[in-house]
Amino acid sequence: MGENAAATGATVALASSFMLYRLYQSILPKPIPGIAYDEAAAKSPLGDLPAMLRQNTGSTMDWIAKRARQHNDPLCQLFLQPLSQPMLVLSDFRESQDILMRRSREWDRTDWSIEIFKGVVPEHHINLKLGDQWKTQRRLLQDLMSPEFLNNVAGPNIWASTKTLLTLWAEKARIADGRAFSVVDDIYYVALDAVLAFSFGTAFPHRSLVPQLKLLQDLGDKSLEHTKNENPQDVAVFKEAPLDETLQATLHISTQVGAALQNVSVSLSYFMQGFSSSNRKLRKAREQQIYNEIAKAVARRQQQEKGREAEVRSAVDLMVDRETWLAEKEGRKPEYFSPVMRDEVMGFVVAGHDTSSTTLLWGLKLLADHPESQKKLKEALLAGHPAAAAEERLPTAHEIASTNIPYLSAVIEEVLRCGCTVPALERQCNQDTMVLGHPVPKGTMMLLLSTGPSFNEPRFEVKEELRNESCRAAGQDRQWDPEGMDQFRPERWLKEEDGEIVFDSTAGPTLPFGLGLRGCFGRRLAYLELRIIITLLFWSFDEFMKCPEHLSSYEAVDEITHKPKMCYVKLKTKQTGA
Ligand code: HEM
Repeated sequence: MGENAAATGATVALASSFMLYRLYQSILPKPIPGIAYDEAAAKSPLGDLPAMLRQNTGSTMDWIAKRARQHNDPLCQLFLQPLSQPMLVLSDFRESQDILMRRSREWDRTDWSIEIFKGVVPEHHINLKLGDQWKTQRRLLQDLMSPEFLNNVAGPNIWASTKTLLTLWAEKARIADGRAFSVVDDIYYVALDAVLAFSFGTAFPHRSLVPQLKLLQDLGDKSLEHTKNENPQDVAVFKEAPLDETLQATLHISTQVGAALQNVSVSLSYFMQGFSSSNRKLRKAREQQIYNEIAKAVARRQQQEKGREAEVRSAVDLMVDRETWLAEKEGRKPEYFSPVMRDEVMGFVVAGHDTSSTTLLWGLKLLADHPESQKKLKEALLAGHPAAAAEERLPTAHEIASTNIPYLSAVIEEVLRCGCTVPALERQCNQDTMVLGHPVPKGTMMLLLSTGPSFNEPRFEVKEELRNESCRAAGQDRQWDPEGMDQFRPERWLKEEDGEIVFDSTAGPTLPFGLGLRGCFGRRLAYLELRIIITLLFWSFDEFMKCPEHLSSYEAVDEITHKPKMCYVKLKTKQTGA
């Protein structure tokens, strides 16, 4: 009896240990065979997460790119979500280009990115997989990238907003008296003011830069404060005017996304954010603002139908027109105040300022740290706008948009390549497929890096037969000279043609806007914003000088975009025509 009991006990213990072992095995990451991964991570139910949390300096994307580099393979896998499929990381421009351009029916937006953006703009088309609904929502926006809208509405508003920035910075530089000052907020404000004016019309009552300028002009030298830790000998810190709640509410979206990205679970982060009364208040404020602006646009349209004179059309006016037209075509009533309309408007405002502001911040840092490139840029601008130079005035928005200045285009492209506002594109496969010769199961998510090997480090050698058929059929693509790939050199985008220096947009690998059907919708607007703001800044100030090292870090933080943690400028101010 005693022996039997002991034997039964041992069997139960063995069976329990076996069950526990099986249970433990079942919660361990399941690597996709043949694709590189971290052995230690595969032995922990939390996969790569502990290492990521330990080593992450604020930018998850930087950590992922570093990890991919350590694997020294164009394709590796990470285990970032417990109990989920691994995430692939692809570091090869040619294969990425093929997936984005030629395999977009197979590789679409990821559930992960949808979870992120659903928390802030749930009905925006960025959250849809390709299909009829995605097409319908894109149609609502179709007039917003027309040359007419860009040149007559967006351009002049970007110009006007930048003009305020020039005055503000001239004043700040005078008071700073040779010291550097942070421009992160000012750059977000200049783009925000512009996008609000061309989205809602110039009558939109709130601006973010104007109150800053007014405060500075009212207080003069007293606008300096040193409540922060920076050394007053190096840095001038200015008092800031509070922003209207509707503006705060728009800027807050980026902070919300950043918090979700830094959390182990995106949905948990949004759930927690839902308990914050200030979050709820800001969300309500932005929804109310959009509702009001749509209502005004509907009223303007009705006036126009009654034969009164049409105003210059804002983005919301054009969307209301498009919704009216779509409703007529589909035999339904227009739904001007639907959640789709609300989130498409919100998405346009957010995308219209966040991405280009981040790119500009990288641009200011890179150009200040490369005085030779800055000098050439200034010379090219002066030579490109002889009338404005002779008349000692700023080039107009129209002149800037319509003048081909190869060096300016090259600077913009190089800022996009080196700044890396969006360091990776994300895709998820909706069927079993192959990547670089490896079988990949349906539902796998993949990050396609736009930094690292191929882009600013020598590319990996990949056997041609491992590539996808469509990639092989497209043939070899251009690559950068490995010498100095990691350096900021706008000249790489220039070539000689018939004795003239011209800009070559296909000079080498770059993916700042993604590609294919899911590529950036606002690319043309982004180029226009960058063109106008960079031209006016480098036209107006003598020099953006190099800042001391401790103010020049290139560390980044991930919010909607990959933002520099700091951006200071030190200005020489003799202004030309501002
Ligand atoms: C320098 C500025 C910008 C950069 C670097 C940028 C970059 C990107 C990137 C990398 C993507 C993902 C592409 C892909 O997955 O293949 C994207 C998507 C998108 N961008 Fe931009 N963008 C910029 C400006 C803008 C602007 C000004 C707008 C509109 C006002 C805009 C609207 C969008 C939209 C709606 C999508 C999602 C498209 C979809 O999922 O169907 N972007 N952008």
